[in-house]
Amino acid sequence: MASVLNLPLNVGQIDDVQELKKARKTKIPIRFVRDVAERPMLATTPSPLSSSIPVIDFRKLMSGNKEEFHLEILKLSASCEEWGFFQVINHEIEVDLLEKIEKMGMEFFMLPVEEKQKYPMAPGTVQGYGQAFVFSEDQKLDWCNMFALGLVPHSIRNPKLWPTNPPMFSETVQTYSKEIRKLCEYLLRFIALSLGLNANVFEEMFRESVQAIRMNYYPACPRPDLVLGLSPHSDGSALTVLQQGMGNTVGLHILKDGTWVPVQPVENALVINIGDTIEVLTNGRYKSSEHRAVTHKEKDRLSIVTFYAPSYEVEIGPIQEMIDENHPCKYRRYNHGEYSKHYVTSKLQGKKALDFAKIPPKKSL
Ligand SMILES: O=C(O)CCC(=O)C(=O)O
Ligand SMILES: [Fe+2]
Repeated sequence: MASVLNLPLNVGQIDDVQELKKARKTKIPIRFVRDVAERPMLATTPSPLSSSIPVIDFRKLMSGNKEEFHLEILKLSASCEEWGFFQVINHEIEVDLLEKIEKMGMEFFMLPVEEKQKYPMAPGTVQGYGQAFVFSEDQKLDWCNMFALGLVPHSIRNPKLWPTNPPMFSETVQTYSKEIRKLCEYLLRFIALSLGLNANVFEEMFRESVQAIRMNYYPACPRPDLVLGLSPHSDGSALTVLQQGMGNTVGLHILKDGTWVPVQPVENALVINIGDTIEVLTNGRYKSSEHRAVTHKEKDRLSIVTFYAPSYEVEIGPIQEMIDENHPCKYRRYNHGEYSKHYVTSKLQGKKALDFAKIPPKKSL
């Protein structure tokens, strides 16, 4: 796929981090070494906040018990307002399937680099194997190998990037993605209800939602204090579903009230986060939180991430019900396809991408 930027990009040399690990060099190439202010402060003791990341019980949302449902909806609403993140348990996706996609992801990343490079992510694009969001040769790199595929609508698929090896990889991605799509549809209904809106509001607005999958592989790094696995960012999606490898170390950090909070993996849970699109639609009531990934000195980590977003044709802007005297409109209206293009052609830089949509607050006289 050609770069959406339509410019020749000089991204310089992008070392494959798994190959760097194999070479067992203790010195980290300078392009991966972060400026002091960006380096992760890796706590040696667990953060007291890490246990407080909300856990939503999907079974309670699906149950016919009104009281249980109501309490869980309130919890969902508080999670989206205060964290922009929650972990969902009892999500009805078979554990076997979660294990299978993880196995496929691991097998893929364990292939020889020449095999993985048969599916190259061209500079300035976001599908295939490589590193996304790199646009210049002086940009710092993440300690991560990515493999990403567009799934829905069919028109965003690039069949040349669908691996034939491991043999069951592509089939598993399909099965997994159908299940995750159902979960996203349900969650958006519950999110709508938690805002006092009609359950179908997002589904109707989004038309045929765009769905993509990205697997991030973070090899162990001899100096996790100097590098980042994934630069701080918020997601451009409506919703993101993140599966952390079973038994993996803590790698995901969420920025909450100015502090990076590590997300302790909960067995068989999926991590959900609000993307920029829901932030805009709710006029900022539900926020897309900035997050990042860090690496570990001895252990590799895999994450499997699904991005779910409106169709590119859809016009986005705060929903009328979210605007009133006390909540003036904070975002302009725009075409989601344009935002998506803007997002994938900018380097990951906290919540900067969302400036695209922000209406500057009126200066008081
Ligand atoms: O690997 C992680 O935990 C974070 C991944 C992520 O934020 C992303 O792929 O957008
Ligand atoms: Fe993310």
